[in-house]
Amino acid sequence: MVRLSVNINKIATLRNARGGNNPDVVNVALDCERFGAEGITVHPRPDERHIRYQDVIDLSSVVTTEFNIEGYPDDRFMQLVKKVKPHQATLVPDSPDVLTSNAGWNTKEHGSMLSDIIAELKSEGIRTSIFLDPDESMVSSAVSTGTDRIELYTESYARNYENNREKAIEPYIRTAAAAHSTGLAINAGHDLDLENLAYFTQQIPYLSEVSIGHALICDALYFGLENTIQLYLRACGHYR
Ligand SMILES: CC(=O)[C@@H](O)[C@H](O)COP(=O)(O)O
Ligand SMILES: NCC(=O)COP(=O)(O)O
Repeated sequence: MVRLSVNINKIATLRNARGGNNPDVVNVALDCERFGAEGITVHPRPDERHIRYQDVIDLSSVVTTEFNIEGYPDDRFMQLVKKVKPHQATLVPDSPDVLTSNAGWNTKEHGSMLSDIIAELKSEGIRTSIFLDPDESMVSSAVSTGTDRIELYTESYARNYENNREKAIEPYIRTAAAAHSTGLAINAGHDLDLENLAYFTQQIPYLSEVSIGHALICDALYFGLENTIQLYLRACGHYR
């Protein structure tokens, strides 16, 4: 079964909209775990548009499943991650002004920088994952960085799923097979939802974890958070 890590960025978006503490990000994370989530993911961006750095600190002392912090490894991110020591840090190549994550790492070009960052995180006992496009030519240089895992950036899969899912999944199957053959563990995320998730988890063998936020939180508006997490767990192969 594929582990489901719930990304609660958008809970913080809603909270920040009115300036108070409703919804309470910490309480929602605890409820997500109570409803079956096997991890909590947050992505503190430099402008703190949703998850704030203080949220990460507050969450670190209460999350009892796996805590995954995503972000670009600038100094502030690295200080926070080394202070909090989450189970996993997922490095993404986002520039501060992007609307959302929009690419994986060019591990050929940035291998040396990533290697140093990954060594620093692993020396703190933190499992590392790096965001990767479904491009098998990037796998060998990903291995050279020393990362524990890759996270397949699933935006193009999600965008093309409805039109031709067999074609959309192909590069992911190839990249996952290449990564698995090197011993890398495989995560996936971005734009996964209740329509496209089950096919992805069925077609990509040896997938360790998916992290899902935007669509899951939107679905919770209609189905409720507990029911929605159960639906996503089912799509991850639980209860099969
Ligand atoms: C790395 C990734 O694909 C997502 O986890 C990202 O965290 C989404 O960020 P926003 O919630 O800011 O769109
Ligand atoms: N790493 C992907 C993630 O955490 C959530 O992405 P999304 O589901 O909000 O697109």
